[in-house]
Amino acid sequence: METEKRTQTTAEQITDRDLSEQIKKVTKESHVRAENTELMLSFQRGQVTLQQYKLLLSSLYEIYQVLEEELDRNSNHPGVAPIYFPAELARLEAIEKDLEYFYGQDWRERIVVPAATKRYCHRLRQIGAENPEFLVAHAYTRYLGDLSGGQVLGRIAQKSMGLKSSDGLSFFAFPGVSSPNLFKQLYRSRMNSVELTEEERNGVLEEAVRAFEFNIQVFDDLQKMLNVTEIQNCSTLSKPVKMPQIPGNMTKTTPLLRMVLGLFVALATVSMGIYAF
Ligand code: HEM
Repeated sequence: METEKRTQTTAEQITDRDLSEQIKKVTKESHVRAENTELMLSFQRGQVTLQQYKLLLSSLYEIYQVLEEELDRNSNHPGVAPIYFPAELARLEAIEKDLEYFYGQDWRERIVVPAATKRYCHRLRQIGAENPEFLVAHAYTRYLGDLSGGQVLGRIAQKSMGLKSSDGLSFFAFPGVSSPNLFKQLYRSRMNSVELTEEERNGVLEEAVRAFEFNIQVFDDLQKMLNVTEIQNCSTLSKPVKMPQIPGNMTKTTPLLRMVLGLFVALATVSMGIYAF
């Protein structure tokens, strides 16, 4: 007979055979690593810059575009239908609004994303086509994260960037969710209602760890992009100059950025030459 530890919560019975508990357990360590990425630490310290936030939003745009497209396409799949909540959770339109606010009407031509974002999107498309039952792992990682720490991060971001209103912060707002905690309980119970074979369950758990890993890689790549840009803003050359490294894995969506980056490298090289002289 199965021995299941039961834990009473306010609105639901949770067992350690429940997907929601298992997924939380297996991603616990990854969550700590995600929280401790440089980008997330900037948020938590109230030091997030407009540039960091704009780059993050640009990557989130690409990620949610694919995630939500695959959820929509597979909305009748038995592994997706119970956790399909587009009216409550969909983020794409909110992100588009924020990007237009920060970059202007031609934001689609101006946003740049690192290669890690492309890899993340590629994986989402792949499982959307081959294993739609794994989509729950990605939906959980992003949406429940946004409904949890994301709420605090929104307020911190507003303060750090000195934004007077909520313009540019639609990403953090869930108008269709009146109580994030209650909604998370509902979402967990829906996750637990998904019928999975043992093999599929293990696949979902592995995919959840992978989903966190993709996010960590995106944050790290974004930070590398920012570090390259910061060199341009160095007004003093009193310290030894580190040559700017353009990450080889960076993917640009605009030729303009490629040109600007080329210019940074050239400028820094010339500056070093003058300094050495
Ligand atoms: C500044 C960084 C972050 C902070 C401060 C933070 C904080 C939190 C907090 C306080 C919770 C609620 C824990 C609970 O209810 O037991 C939570 C849950 C969660 N977070 Fe984060 N988080 C951060 C980053 C992330 C990132 C980057 C992801 C994923 C990409 C993520 C995914 C999740 C998920 C999926 C949950 C739901 C856990 C569950 O109830 O099963 N978080 N986070």
